Amino acid sequence: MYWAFFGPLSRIPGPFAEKFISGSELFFGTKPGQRFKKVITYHQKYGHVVRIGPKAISVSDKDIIKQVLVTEDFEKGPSYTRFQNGTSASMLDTTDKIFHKQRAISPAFSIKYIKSLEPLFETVTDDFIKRINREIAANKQDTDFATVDIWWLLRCLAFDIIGETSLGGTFNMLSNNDHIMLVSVGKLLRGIDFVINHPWIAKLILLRKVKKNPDLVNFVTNLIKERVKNKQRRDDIIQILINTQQAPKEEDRLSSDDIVVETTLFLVAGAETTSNTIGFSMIELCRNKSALNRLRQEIDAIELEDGKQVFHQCQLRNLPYLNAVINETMRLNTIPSNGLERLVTRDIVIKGDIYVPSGTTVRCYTGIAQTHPDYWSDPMEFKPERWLPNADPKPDMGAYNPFSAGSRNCVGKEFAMNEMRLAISTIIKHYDIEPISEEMEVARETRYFITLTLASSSFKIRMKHRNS
Ligand code: HEM
Repeated sequence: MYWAFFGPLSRIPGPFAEKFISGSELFFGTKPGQRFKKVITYHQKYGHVVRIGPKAISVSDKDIIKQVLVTEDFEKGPSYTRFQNGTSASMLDTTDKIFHKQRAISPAFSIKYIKSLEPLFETVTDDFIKRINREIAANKQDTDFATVDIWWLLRCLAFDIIGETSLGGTFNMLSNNDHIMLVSVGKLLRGIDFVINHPWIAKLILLRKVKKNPDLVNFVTNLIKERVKNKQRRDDIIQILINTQQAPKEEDRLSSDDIVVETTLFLVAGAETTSNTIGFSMIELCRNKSALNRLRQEIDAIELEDGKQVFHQCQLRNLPYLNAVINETMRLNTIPSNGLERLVTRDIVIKGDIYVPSGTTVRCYTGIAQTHPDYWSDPMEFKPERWLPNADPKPDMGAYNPFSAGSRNCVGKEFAMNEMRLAISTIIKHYDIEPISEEMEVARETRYFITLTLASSSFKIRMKHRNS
């Protein structure tokens, strides 16, 4: 009662029920994966700073987001600890700054190391082309166009890339269409979402953290055992983690449990985040034919190396329109759409006169800032041109944080950008794509299960080989 009516947050506007229970609207039927939509409506009603719990606020003002994520660089909020489904915390879900700094995993994400993974990316992208070709051959209609579920194929691509680069070998999702890891990660993400968004139900059923997924744990544990037993070495990310076991300092060594936790994290943080963003770029390009044509012109102007089907990263890295399409896709389709949670650990004042006491959790709704008319003209329109070097006005980078900001920003950014450039350029170079009107309608329904996704988990387009 004190916190609801008299506490220091009582001046901050917000829905009445949320003064008492965070997420109280979920009692009244907000469907799983849709809490973020509710919070967006709160911001539309109450402005950039909204109270969303007895000791919780949500912010969409770019200066406050910067203050919380970068200047104060507050630790991650308590929701992240509910991700922890192993015996130890991982780099993603730890709230402990010292532990986070000491993680020996950073070399796996250095630009130099990611560059060395290029041949592995290429092998899997070749499989991606083969799979699309098989789909087209099997479903071809009179016009040479075939209906292809690109959302699903991109998921297979992303899982196989993580398998190949991080976990000792592809999961062969592109050839077999099935792997226990994909199902397990899907369950894990939905479990985490439930525990985070229904803390009161989770408490009632004594489910404080999402349960360990035995399939995931067994898969990775066996992989590590095999590597260590057979003294096999492979130039991939799990090898970097296994190598830490020989580190001179004890605190730099990762136990087998730690490695299981960190590698599971790659699947949670690295697969659907990237595949869904590429999927959203396909949706945006299907909606915006002129952008599709302009991108095609740019891609067509570069030559594939003789005998190769995919481009080298160095050919793609600086393509202005390709990067603009990716940036604009991420601006409109925010993967962390439920906001980035931080715990205020010392009293602060935001926006000059709003007092926020230590102990408050702050959700930085970067997705709202990325589409707010205060910062963007035609904020809901897909306009890659706003990212081109000669754009006027220049994009407001303070209001654009698709990979977060501060010390806990995304370590996989370079990895993700490489994968997105490669997949999009490959599709555009080799195939004609066309929208299917019913699918464009279905694609409007989104959900958030730790990653923004489509409610249908599927998006079909018409594809045909450009040579046909
Ligand atoms: C388009 C694709 C991606 C997007 C939009 C994305 C977004 C994000 C965001 C917003 C965060 C920060 C969360 C926070 O501040 O609370 C994050 C953290 C992280 N991401 Fe990504 N990510 C992507 C791809 C990847 C990939 C491919 C990997 C790994 C292979 C990865 C690994 C991680 C890890 C390990 C963290 C935790 C970093 C830390 O806490 O220090 N991400 N990501």
